[in-house]
Amino acid sequence: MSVAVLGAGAFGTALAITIARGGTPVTLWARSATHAEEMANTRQNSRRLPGVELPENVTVTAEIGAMSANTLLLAIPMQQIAGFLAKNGHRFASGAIVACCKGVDLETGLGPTATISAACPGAVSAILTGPSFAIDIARGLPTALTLACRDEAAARRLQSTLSTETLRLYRTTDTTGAELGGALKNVIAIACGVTIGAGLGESARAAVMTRGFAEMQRLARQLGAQPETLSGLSGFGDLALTCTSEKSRNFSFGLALGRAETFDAGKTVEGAATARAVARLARQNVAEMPITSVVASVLENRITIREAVEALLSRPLKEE
Ligand SMILES: NC(=O)C1=CN([C@@H]2O[C@H](COP(=O)(O)OP(=O)(O)OC[C@H]3O[C@@H](n4cnc5c(N)ncnc54)[C@H](OP(=O)(O)O)[C@@H]3O)[C@@H](O)[C@H]2O)C=CC1
Ligand SMILES: O=C(CO)COP(=O)(O)O
Repeated sequence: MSVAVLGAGAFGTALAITIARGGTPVTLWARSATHAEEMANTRQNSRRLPGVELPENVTVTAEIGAMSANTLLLAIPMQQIAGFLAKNGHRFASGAIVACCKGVDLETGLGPTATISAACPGAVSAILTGPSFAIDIARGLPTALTLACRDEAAARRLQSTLSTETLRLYRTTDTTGAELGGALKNVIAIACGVTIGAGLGESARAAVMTRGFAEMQRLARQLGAQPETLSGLSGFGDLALTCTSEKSRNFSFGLALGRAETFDAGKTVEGAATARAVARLARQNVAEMPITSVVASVLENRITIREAVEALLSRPLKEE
């Protein structure tokens, strides 16, 4: 089994490192030739994941034509995937493509695996998601993630290929649940960041997390996900990590918003686009998503944070 990682960001690099440490050679592709050369020379990805050495069996390249492995990890941000595959998908007509991203495409409303299948119908599409910070994986700290693939046999194969001594993968065929959990928790993490940043307190954060989880489950159920997937690593697990740590870019982005501070626009904050994509579903009455809807409205400058809080607190009283 050969493994290649498309995208030399923090997550792609961390996955390349841990899989290579397990003994499987990995090719890591960066879109910039300068970046690839820098990594090959210094044996570090100082731009995206500084401080961790690339094992010898990681080959870095900017040649997309060199990416011929039968297991491809696609580790670029969600909103870039459709465009990337429209240009390069013909190269990956067969084999398995594992999405390593979290979100919903703003234009199509599709998640990662459906976006892959639309561009590469002959490939097996899967998703690797769940609670992990790239730096923790790269440092070899224990982490557990969900590998979701509709094809049970392929799911087993990918689980075994991609698990390492420190990265433990659980498998499921519920791709809908796994990818919705990963996408939606980022929006709730932004809301939690705003809550703390605006000084509303930890009790309020717990309320946002819990009611956020309720709306994640509501939408997922409506779209055909299994409830237990949402209670697992890719849903509840990732929600717990992302809503409580300043290492999360989504949480930190919300924190800055709540404090009326600026945030580095170069950082990947998947929840911002996802909030807008999912709020659209809420407007179409697919499911009631009050927290996601106010996050989208705040991000689109349609309401202030104060108005968002008022809108949530003045909703009709109801059963839990
Ligand atoms: N970081 C983390 O802890 C975790 C991240 N994830 C998920 O992984 C995904 C990627 O995030 P992460 O690695 O952190 O992000 P980063 O911001 O660290 O890196 C993104 C990478 O994608 C590349 N890229 C962006 N657009 C394109 C494109 N159009 N074509 C090719 N390459 C492109 C960037 O290239 P360049 O460097 O040239 O800009 C960069 O290498 C996200 O969906 C995130 O939610 C999941 C779990 C943990
Ligand atoms: O998805 C993550 C943790 O599981 C990483 O979170 P951020 O993208 O918010 O940094």
